[in-house]
Amino acid sequence: DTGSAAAIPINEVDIAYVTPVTIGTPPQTLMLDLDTGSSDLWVFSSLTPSNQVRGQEIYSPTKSSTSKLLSGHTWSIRYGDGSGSRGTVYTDNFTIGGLEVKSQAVQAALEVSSSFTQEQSLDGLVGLGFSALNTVRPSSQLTFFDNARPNLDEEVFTADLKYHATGSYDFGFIDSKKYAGNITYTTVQQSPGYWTHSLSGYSVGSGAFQASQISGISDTGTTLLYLPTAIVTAYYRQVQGAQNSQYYGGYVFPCSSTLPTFTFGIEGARFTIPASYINYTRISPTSTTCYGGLQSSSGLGINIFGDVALKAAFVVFSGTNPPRIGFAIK
Ligand SMILES: CC(C)(C)S(=O)(=O)N[C@@H](Cc1ccccc1)C(=O)N[C@@H](Cc1c[nH]c[nH+]1)C(=O)N[C@@H](CC1CCCCC1)C(O)(O)C(F)(F)C(=O)NCCN1CCOCC1
Repeated sequence: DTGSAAAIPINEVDIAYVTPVTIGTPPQTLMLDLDTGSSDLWVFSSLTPSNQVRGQEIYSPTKSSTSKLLSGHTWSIRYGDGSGSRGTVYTDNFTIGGLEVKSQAVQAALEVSSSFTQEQSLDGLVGLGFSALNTVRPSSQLTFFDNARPNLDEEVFTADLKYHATGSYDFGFIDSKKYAGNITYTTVQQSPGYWTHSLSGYSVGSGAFQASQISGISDTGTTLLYLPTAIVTAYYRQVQGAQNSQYYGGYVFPCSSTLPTFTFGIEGARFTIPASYINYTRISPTSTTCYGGLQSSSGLGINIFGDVALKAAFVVFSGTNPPRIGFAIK
């Protein structure tokens, strides 16, 4: 089997991407954020208190003839940005882009934090990390990818995220029309459950490539690129008027500044992030100060290769043994 679905930016600065999925019988369509940085599939539901729902689509298990309560099971998750949710668990038919998994664990929210309530374009998440990170107890559940794997033509899914445009997620095949040249693979350490791998180095603008192993996670659910402070300061040293603002919690600069590109290495291959991707957003709609798409990871305890980096490539998440991640120019 295979599947292919759109990855649609939810706002004008690509803060996140959502993908249409269907749950249940008859199918209920929700827009979910496919997130390789977590492994819970959870949705706004008919069980979510109405004062916590503001425009999101909800999953109603009672309206689905194929839903089954996974009795006695609960879940609770906290994300890096402090947001979180918790609830109960059903199994039901679940499809992404024509690829169906019967009796997928669908985690129905009984409570969501305020930042989820405020994000009306996001109806929940599809965790595509390793199933070890799933928070359902007493027995953890498998991700959509782990459930689909035995039936996939190829044990892969790919991410083709785009800058200010709709991209795609494919399951079970690698679409050669979506990239140029070769795919460069590197090994993934799947503990503790992220797509963890190393960059082979970096360069700023036309500067020399600095070879160094930089370990981090490729995370479609994180907006920006978070790297070690030394690299980030080297980058913003090239930006007129840049400063690391305590107030804004990161590097800001005059929106009119010229930004250099940023290149990262995967093994012997090189991927260049255009300056426009790093000129992330104005700090407020009328401000002339802009917030960078490259920020320091020092507060996170882990380097995160988020959407700012991933949208500069065609990325293959390979569930082979050992797992691998591949990058190609597009
Ligand atoms: C633009 C920005 C200022 C950087 S943002 O913070 O607003 N962007 C958020 C994403 C977002 C999109 C839309 C609306 C609101 C928030 C962002 O990038 N947050 C990141 C990481 C972060 C930390 N600090 C600063 N940023 C995050 O938490 N990403 C998680 C998915 C998010 C959660 C909020 C909703 C959108 C999806 C994540 O799953 O990718 C994660 F890996 F970071 C994470 O937290 N994974 C949870 C891992 N646990 C480990 C223990 O077992 C359970 C799972």
